[in-house]
Amino acid sequence: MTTPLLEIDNVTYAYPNGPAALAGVSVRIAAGSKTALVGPNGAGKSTLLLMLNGMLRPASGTVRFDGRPLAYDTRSLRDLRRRVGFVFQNPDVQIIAPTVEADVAFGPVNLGLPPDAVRRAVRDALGYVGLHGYEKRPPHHLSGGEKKRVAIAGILAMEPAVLVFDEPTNTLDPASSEEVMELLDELASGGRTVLISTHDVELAYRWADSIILMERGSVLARGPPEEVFSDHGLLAAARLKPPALLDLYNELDLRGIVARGVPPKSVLEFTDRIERTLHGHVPARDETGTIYLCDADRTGGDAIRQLAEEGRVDHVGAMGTRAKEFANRERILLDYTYGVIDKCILKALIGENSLIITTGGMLDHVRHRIGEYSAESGRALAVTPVGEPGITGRCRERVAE
Ligand SMILES: Nc1ncnc2c1ncn2[C@@H]1O[C@H](COP(=O)(O)OP(=O)(O)OP(=O)(O)O)[C@@H](O)[C@H]1O
Repeated sequence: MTTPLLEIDNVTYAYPNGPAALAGVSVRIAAGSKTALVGPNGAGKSTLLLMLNGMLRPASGTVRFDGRPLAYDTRSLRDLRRRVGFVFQNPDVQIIAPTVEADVAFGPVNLGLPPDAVRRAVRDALGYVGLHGYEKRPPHHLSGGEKKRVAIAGILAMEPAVLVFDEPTNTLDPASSEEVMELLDELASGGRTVLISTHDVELAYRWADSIILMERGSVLARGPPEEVFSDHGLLAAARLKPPALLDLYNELDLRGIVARGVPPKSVLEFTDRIERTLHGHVPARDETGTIYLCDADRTGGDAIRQLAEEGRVDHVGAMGTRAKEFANRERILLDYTYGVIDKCILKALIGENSLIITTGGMLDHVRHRIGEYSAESGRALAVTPVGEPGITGRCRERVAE
């Protein structure tokens, strides 16, 4: 590993009148990584995360940020917290102001930014989490998912390099959880370092590129998810179950039923692996479906309704909050609200057409992901832009031949 951005070196900690919450923990976090701290209740995950921005101070051992040991005077802590943002498990702990706008502005105002810069920071952060239009609303009347987004916006407004999320999906419904995880992905792909704590192994397996497995205040293992989660002994010691997809893959691998390789992380990767095993290669199909792509910021609902009326679209998915708001406004029924790209690729592979509605940089992300899949699998998938000026639904754009 190159020089870690965050380093915890042999840290111990005990709460007053409590047993050891951290019993000599050493952990290194690389810049730009997506790390999940995984472990059962009481393993010490939150305690470890609270060390990272100085909210707790180790009884012994050292925490370093960017190569320097943390200092715990007020000024140093303020500087640190600007660079290492912390999103609490329960947003009610974090939200303090009477309106969404005032709450998100709290950090930038405290940093002493001039009013113009505060306004810009609030607008950008709310836009990022898809809460434009919520500025004047009282946060305590929002849904759990919306409150979580307000809390995230409040941290984003300070533009930290590291984002720490304690149990980011706790209490959220499955769709809201996936949306928050997609947001975390977006933040990581923008170059931020993201750490989460969770006991959801399925989520950690899919999302993280590095796992730190904890139990009783100690680190049991660290490494790539497919390695850590393939060790049943370790998981049992941490009172966890392996992720279903990986467990199934490992069982098929042991029986020699599926071609070896890096374990799959999604249904799409798994089905491809099985096809390769069955046929020796990914079979070419005469007819693949089309994936239509629509920019919700530049398209009216009519173009989409036209596609549906002409029977050209079998499934519709939306990525990102702005796109979902657009679909809601235009009364477009959504089949997919998360994992949208992979689901549409799976449908295209069996000859069905889908439409992905999204906005901004996500449009390029969709083209890139589908192009990448086409190149890897050798199956050319067509992406057809919809509704952009001068482009009709029939104008095809080949992303890979
Ligand atoms: N404020 C506190 N006061 C006293 N003991 C605490 C406090 N917070 C945590 N502990 C104890 O410290 C240990 C580690 O707790 P921690 O919250 O870090 O675990 P965790 O892995 O985050 O658990 P969970 O998944 O339940 O959030 C536990 O034994 C817990 O009871």
